[in-house]
Amino acid sequence: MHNLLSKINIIGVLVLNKQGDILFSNSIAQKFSYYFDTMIETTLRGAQSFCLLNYPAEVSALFHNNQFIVFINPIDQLLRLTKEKDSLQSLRNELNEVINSSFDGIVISDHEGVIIHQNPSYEKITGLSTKDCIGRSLKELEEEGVIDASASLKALREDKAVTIIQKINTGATILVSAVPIRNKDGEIEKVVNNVRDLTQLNLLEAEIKQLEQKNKQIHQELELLKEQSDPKLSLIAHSDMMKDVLDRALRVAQIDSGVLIQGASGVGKEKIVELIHRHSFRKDHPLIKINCGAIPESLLESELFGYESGSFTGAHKKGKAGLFEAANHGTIFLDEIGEMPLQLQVRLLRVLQEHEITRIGGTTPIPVDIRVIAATHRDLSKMVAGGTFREDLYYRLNIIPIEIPPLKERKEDIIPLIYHFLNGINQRYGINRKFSNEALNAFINYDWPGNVRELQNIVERVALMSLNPEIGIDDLQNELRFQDDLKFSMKGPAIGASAYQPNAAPLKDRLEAFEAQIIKDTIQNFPSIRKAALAMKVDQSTLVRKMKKYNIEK
Ligand SMILES: Nc1ncnc2c1ncn2[C@@H]1O[C@H](COP(=O)(O)OP(=O)(O)OP(=O)(O)O)[C@@H](O)[C@H]1O
Repeated sequence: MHNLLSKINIIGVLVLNKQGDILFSNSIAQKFSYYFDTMIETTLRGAQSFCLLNYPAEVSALFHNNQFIVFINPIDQLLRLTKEKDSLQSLRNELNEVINSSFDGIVISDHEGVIIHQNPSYEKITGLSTKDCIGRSLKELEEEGVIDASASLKALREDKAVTIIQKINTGATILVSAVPIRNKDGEIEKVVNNVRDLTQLNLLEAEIKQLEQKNKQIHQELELLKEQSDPKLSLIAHSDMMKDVLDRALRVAQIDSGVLIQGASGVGKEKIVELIHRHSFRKDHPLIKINCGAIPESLLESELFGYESGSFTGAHKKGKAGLFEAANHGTIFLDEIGEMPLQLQVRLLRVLQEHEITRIGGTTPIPVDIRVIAATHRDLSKMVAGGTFREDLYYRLNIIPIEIPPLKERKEDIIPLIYHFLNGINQRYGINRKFSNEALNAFINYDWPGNVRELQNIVERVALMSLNPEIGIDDLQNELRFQDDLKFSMKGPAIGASAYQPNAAPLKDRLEAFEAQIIKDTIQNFPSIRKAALAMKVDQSTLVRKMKKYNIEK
């Protein structure tokens, strides 16, 4: 027995006979030999457990086989163990607090995939209550379809940390990172899962996207307001139709694709092209405009593509760069694209597809980086059907179509346009003209076959010609040369109501006949078409096109 007792080395052991003689003491007990007399005396008196004043140990005694066995537990060791136990407990509490207050969800499973801990965030994120999960096997939860896959089980299977996206039958989607915790032998004891709410992330992402969209919209609206309020840019758009056009143009400006602008003469096609260019990333490079209908076929090709030296009679000695080259990095505006000859359409298509041109008489292709915006007042789809416009080119140009409605279909723009042009004239000439209500009525009720250009010309002309500060209906009647012929009554009811009584002949035919007459009369009085166009305040290209249309020769 003493042999056995001598093996005890964490606690002191003393064996006494009934008389108090020491029969055995181990090495730890001997450290307390100084106190033996008091210990023996107290033990013989029958005390079973005692800790006397100044004792550095706790003593307990038992009587067995006529012997007293006294255990001496050194107090410092006791204190140390108690302290360790306390600090372990507080560490455990702290850890629990950290886990439980974490914003991320935390789930701990044991080495068999049974959930042993789950923090409140996990419940909040997933909607799975703690009481329903603790003690549950993840395998079962998988089988029941509560979760589609378990990260803990995957980590246990693969013996390493893993991250998965998990779907929960409550509708939540979470990102789970499972990290195995190993014992000193390297075996997995637990798996700690860190859980992030992807539903929230997804929602946030969607919210950010929405905000970005709103931002873009506000930005576009601001641009729109700027366009309308800046007198230098001066693009008037009060009608919903025109606001839509502007909105579309501003959006299209951000994309570097082909744009086809359709609309009658004078509706503002060129203005829209300028707007697109001004808002595109090409804005610091040239915007080159060319009217395909105003340049003779023979010249159009060399204007666009340029030529090498000596390629034809009259060609410049050194050769010449064409407009495609001049517009490099910028925008080229091909107005009246419907007038482009078929053979040139083929060459244009090649430029759009291959981004390079070859000068007339040249062999080396020259790379060009340009955006092509085309415009026409003709129905290109009909031309395609009739075989006068190439279908492939049509689709290439018409990636984004913008249609500008005629002025008569957006009457809300008429008064703002009148004031816009009138203010310009008043400022330029230091005058202060205004229109009477009757005159404004007449403007509103007029059909504007020449669209905004015609309105601009008439406003400027009557403002300059009128002798009175207030421009009345009479001033208008003198200036609107169509009126007598069409027998329109300018004096009409309130703004918005019909003021005219057209005769039976089709309006379009009569207007065209009149327009042809005006052009004929005017060009006879001027030495050149350019000067006649200046006097009529129309682009030279428009005048040439109209002369062609009405078969008028100078
Ligand atoms: N919305 C607008 N706001 C201010 N001015 C405008 C507007 N629309 C057109 N204009 C003016 O009207 C005139 C004709 O416009 P523009 O040259 O852009 O028309 P277009 O459709 O290109 O004509 P065409 O087909 O005959 O070349 C220009 O002086 C232009 O400044």
